[in-house]
Amino acid sequence: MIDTRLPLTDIHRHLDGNIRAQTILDLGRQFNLTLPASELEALRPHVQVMHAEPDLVSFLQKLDWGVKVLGDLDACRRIAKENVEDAAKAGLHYTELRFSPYYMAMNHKLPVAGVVEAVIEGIREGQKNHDIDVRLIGILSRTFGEDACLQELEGLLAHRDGITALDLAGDELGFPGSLFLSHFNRARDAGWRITVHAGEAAGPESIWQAIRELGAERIGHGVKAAQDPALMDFLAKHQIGIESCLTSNIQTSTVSSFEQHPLATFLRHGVLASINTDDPAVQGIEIANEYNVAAPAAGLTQNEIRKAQENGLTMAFLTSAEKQAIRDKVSA
Ligand SMILES: O=c1[nH]cnc2c1ncn2[C@@H]1O[C@H](CO)[C@@H](O)[C@H]1O
Ligand SMILES: [Zn+2]
Repeated sequence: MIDTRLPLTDIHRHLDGNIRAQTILDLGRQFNLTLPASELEALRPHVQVMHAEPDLVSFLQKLDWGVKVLGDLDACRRIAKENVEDAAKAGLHYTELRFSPYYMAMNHKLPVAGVVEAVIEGIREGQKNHDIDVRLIGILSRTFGEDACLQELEGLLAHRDGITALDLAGDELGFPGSLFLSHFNRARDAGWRITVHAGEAAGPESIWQAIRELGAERIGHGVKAAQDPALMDFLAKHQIGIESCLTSNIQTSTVSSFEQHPLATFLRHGVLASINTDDPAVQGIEIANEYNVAAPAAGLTQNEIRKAQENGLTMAFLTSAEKQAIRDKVSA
């Protein structure tokens, strides 16, 4: 259960993995694109995971229609604004929305820096009518290789003040973190915080690499850390946050059932771990489902669920004063 006296956060939420099915239909029509279906219910299985996919890469294909309909920068602005509306509607007080501007730009050859600007504007517009704090995390989509990620990094750096952190996402097995050392050096020089998807498809060595070589202060998923006792101790000692996404890990076949999920083990070991969605629209879930259904199924006690909720804000890429302001607002 969600503790309504505490701030509710989602700090691992892909904006471009959370495009409404209805918006995909609308934009498809607007740009005269042929979609796999012309009605909402028929489209759903093409844009939403209905059963667990065999692996991460198959899961990620479900995000593709969402970005194929981004025919211009206004479309990018629209989906960013709708993401803020949907996050507020889900009851979130604070969210970090992450997005891959190259992935959003590539189908219609949009300017990458223009996509970044449009997303920043869309978030600002959404926040005019909704009382929710939002920060943006730029993603380098490793799936498209080092050169594409360099373009992506430069597009993000063109608007560096609107971006809080850098992440690496996509095909972890095909494109190891070691390919992106120079990208992350530049991100740290720009003053950005760092989080990296690691230990989802690949093993604990990928998490060590993200921390030691890319400078990750937080890890997305980090499921495979449970296989390495020295890493578990290191995560706890250095308070490296683990952004857990329970349903996502089932749908990518990273874990075989909620009972097998390591989140409870992380918390019992003193690792700073939180509950998050990942790609809510693609997964067909929202944050409440993760607290009310997935977390109990993963064996967390009510106290552990509350601890994970607190950890969400502790892990946030905010100053202590900003965190306290959110706590005060919610408890008032
Ligand atoms: O669960 C995930 N693991 C790894 N990469 C992901 C996940 N969900 C989305 N993306 C990746 O993030 C970018 C869009 O924001 C895309 O590269 C997409 O493949
Ligand atoms: Zn993710």
